Amino acid sequence: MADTLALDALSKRYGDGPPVLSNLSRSFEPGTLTLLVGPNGAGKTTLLRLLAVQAYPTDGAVRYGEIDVHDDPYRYLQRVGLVHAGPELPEHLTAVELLEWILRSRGHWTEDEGPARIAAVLDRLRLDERRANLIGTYSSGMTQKAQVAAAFVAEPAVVLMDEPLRSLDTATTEATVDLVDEFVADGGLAVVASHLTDALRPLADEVVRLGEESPVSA
Ligand SMILES: Nc1ncnc2c1ncn2[C@@H]1O[C@H](COP(=O)(O)OP(=O)(O)OP(=O)(O)O)[C@@H](O)[C@H]1O
Repeated sequence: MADTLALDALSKRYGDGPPVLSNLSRSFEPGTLTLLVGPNGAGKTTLLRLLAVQAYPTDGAVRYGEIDVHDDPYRYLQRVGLVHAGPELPEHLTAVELLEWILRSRGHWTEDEGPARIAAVLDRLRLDERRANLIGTYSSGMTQKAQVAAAFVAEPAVVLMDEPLRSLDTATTEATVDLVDEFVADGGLAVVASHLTDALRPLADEVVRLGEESPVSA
């Protein structure tokens, strides 16, 4: 079961630049999907990177239950699945090896069930037999399928996804939306930034619009 993820007066600026996020307070609840929208440069990726402990706040904090995620990231990140903004996967692994590594590093690997679990998520996301090839040889859509599979394979409590539908074909877009829908219905907490909102908006419990004077929910 997920805990609440909360922003406590969160602010972020890069160097001497203007604030990207200013004094943002809100919470994301288990069993909900929050869609982050806004124009280019509004701060969607910045907020997701803060939630994923890939960036540090200038002020304020992100809490997962009682944990300040930037002070104590390990237990939190064990429960988080990520789809990054860019292709940040290790190019020298195959998709199958990447998923095995994630399962092992999170204590979810068993010789009996691990391979079937990997096959099931890759089948579902329609990554074909090239799942056994190096990620460095993948097309952008295949890389994205591997990213989505990596986010979900270890039964996360929280998924943070930056443009998860980018480069996906129609069938895989539908498969990904179904996966997210099931995840949230099972009590997962999802925060998703997307310009391709048509497919995801029906799942959204909240839409947070960044890049305006004060963020509003719709
Ligand atoms: N590492 C960085 N150093 C300096 N400025 C940055 C850095 N990363 C982001 N920014 C700036 O922060 C602002 C928000 O960028 P961010 O990538 O969070 O926006 P976004 O809403 O995700 O945009 P897009 O829709 O284009 O992906 C932009 O003005 C950007 O130039």
